[in-house]
Amino acid sequence: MTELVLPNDTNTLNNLMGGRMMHLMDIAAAIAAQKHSNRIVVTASVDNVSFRDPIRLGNVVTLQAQVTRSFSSSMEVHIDVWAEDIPSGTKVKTNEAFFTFVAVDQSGRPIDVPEAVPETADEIALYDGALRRRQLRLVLAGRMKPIDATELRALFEIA
Ligand SMILES: CC(=O)SCCNC(=O)CCNC(=O)[C@H](O)C(C)(C)COP(=O)(O)OP(=O)(O)OC[C@H]1O[C@@H](n2cnc3c(N)ncnc32)[C@H](O)[C@@H]1OP(=O)(O)O
Repeated sequence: MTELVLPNDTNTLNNLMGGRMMHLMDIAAAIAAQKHSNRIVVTASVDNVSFRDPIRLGNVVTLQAQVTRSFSSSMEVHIDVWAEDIPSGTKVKTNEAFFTFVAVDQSGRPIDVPEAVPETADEIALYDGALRRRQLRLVLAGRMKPIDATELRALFEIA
């Protein structure tokens, strides 16, 4: 997804507002989840979003989102954001995050989604880490007991 940063999107320093950025990320990531599942999807959670570099007025923002792994009804989506200054030709990665979407039926009830099959080495690395990240976010959301987060515990070699 590509967007041009216009005056209405910026703060008084002429940088893209963080909330506007997150709005764009939510939409790009939701489209990826929707395409994967062919369902209506809702945002269930957003992992740490950091703002490395400001995105300037007039920059072209490119958002690239892909489903890394699906579980039952939920999908983890990884998203990269780049800011491009057209006259100078510079393009820098400014943001990265993981979103979780849940596919729902017309009544808003979670519904199963197809498996995501990784192909490239990068996709396999993201797929392999997804279970650990899922456990971390479910523990943080109070939806999983730390004792049950086996993948996460293995990372810290907690017996
Ligand atoms: C694109 C948008 O902006 S949509 C608007 C913003 N989002 C919303 O309004 C969503 C509001 N929330 C909801 O509707 C519900 O909480 C739902 C659909 C996300 C989950 O409903 P629940 O009744 O809790 O369903 P349930 O317990 O069966 O969980 C369903 C899935 O959601 C996942 N889930 C629920 N909460 C979280 C969370 N905080 N983080 C990650 N995953 C979560 C569960 O792990 C489960 O995944 P799985 O089926 O792959 O194992």
